[in-house]
Amino acid sequence: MTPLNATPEWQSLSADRTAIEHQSIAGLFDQDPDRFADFSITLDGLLLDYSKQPMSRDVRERLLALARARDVEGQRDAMLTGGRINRSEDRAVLHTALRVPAGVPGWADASITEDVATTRSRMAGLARAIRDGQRTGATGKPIEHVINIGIGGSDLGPRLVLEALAPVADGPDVHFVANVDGVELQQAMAACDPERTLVLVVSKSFGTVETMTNAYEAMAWLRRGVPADEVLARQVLAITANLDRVQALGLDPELALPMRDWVGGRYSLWSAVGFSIMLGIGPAAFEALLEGAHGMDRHFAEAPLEANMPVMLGLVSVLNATLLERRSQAVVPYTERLGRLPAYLQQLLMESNGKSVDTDGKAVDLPTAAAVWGQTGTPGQHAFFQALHQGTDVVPVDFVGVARPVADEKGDPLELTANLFAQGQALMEGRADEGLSTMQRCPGNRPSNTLLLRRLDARSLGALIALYEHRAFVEAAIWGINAFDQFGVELGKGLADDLKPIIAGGLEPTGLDSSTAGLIARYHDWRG
Ligand SMILES: O=P(O)(O)OC[C@H]1O[C@H](O)[C@H](O)[C@@H](O)[C@@H]1O
Repeated sequence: MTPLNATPEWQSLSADRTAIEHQSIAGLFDQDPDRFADFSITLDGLLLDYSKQPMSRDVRERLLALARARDVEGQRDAMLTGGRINRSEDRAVLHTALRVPAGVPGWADASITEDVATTRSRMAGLARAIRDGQRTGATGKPIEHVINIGIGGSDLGPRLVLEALAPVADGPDVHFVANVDGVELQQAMAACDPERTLVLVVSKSFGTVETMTNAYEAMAWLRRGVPADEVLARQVLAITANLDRVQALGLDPELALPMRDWVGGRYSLWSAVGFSIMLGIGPAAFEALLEGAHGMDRHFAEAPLEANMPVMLGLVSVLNATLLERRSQAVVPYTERLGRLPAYLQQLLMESNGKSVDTDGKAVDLPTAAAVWGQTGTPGQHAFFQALHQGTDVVPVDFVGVARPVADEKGDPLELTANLFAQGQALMEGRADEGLSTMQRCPGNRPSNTLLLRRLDARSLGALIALYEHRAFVEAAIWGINAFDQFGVELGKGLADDLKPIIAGGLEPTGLDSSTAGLIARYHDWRG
């Protein structure tokens, strides 16, 4: 693949970098009263307004030319039709196949569609039986609690969705346990009656140490609390792509819900990994989540580039992160229901695209994924917005707002929405009135996108998440990197394994740097 900065399309943008950086965004609105209409895209109940970006029509044309030169469409089609685009692991990338509605032909081949349908109907059958009390715990009591043990992609997606849709959750309550520090697990066990609890052990690899450690602990708790031999078979469900390891945990692989190797962990909430979602909100609402995502997939596959929401969101990101070298981006959802979105997007965007070599293994000479961070508005306004308005770094913001909540909720939508819209306006316009001191002035000309959902329901949430998945894809296609591996994560895991015997005290700390050795010594000292 040609390095990005060797392409004429990139060089043309790069030559105008300073002009683009200093382009007055407000000035673009003055020149074009219809800018909002031209620089926004609506799909069903989801609106992307990217008009508050330093992007004239000409710059947009040049970014679209870049997308064509990088063959974003060809790369997209290769993904959708099951090409082995994850080259470093020689795998297809088919999370989109997981959300093709039953009976609708997908892009992938028939055996995959059939496999997806089989697992989905097994999940739905089991979820219904549990939700209506026919499938009980080992002592005949109905399942009222679920403990979902998983981490990273086996945790964040289901957690995000169930927090967002909590007002319509009518199934067993779901507790999420990710960290190995024991805190979440203790809290979950304290809140649940073991005889009425189903434990989900969710791990694509079934080898992740945090998940396995917590699973052993939860299984011991079940054995202690449930006087029945069948307890593990009835009340622990493995969800994994590695059925061979299920037996090693003492569980029956026949009962497990399968995942496939063509689903990346951070793209897996649509698979059996989303079983906790199905238990919480029911199979019909889970289906609506998939439908919303599928609608976005179709749009991504079919809409012309200039009207294609994920493509434009990806191009905005490349403009900010790579051309203008804005190395962080904030995500600010204006509802507590989406409070998990920044954490979810940290994994999706940073684990996918935090790479510095291309698909040929050569160094990428331009910056790739920016750091993603954020928290909900309005609380974030009272924390970090000062730096957004007056700090030395320009941090592009994605505002996410909701016109109607997931269910009738109290609160003050007028106050919330006024703040949401005012922040984007303030970042763009700044403040330099006569008589203000330099300390009081805000430079303005700071970019933001606004994503507005008509309603926070399963369908639009599915579309929103799929939109960001495809944004990651578009960025990676332009940068020329593989968004679907994550070898960097392995390094720390390996070193942790090496340190364990030293910290446990059996092995001499030879050959360690003085910081690591010093930390271990102080830890021993303070732990007593
Ligand atoms: O689902 P698992 O195999 O347990 O993996 C859980 C998570 O851990 C890994 O370290 C990866 O970086 C993530 O992509 C993955 O989602």
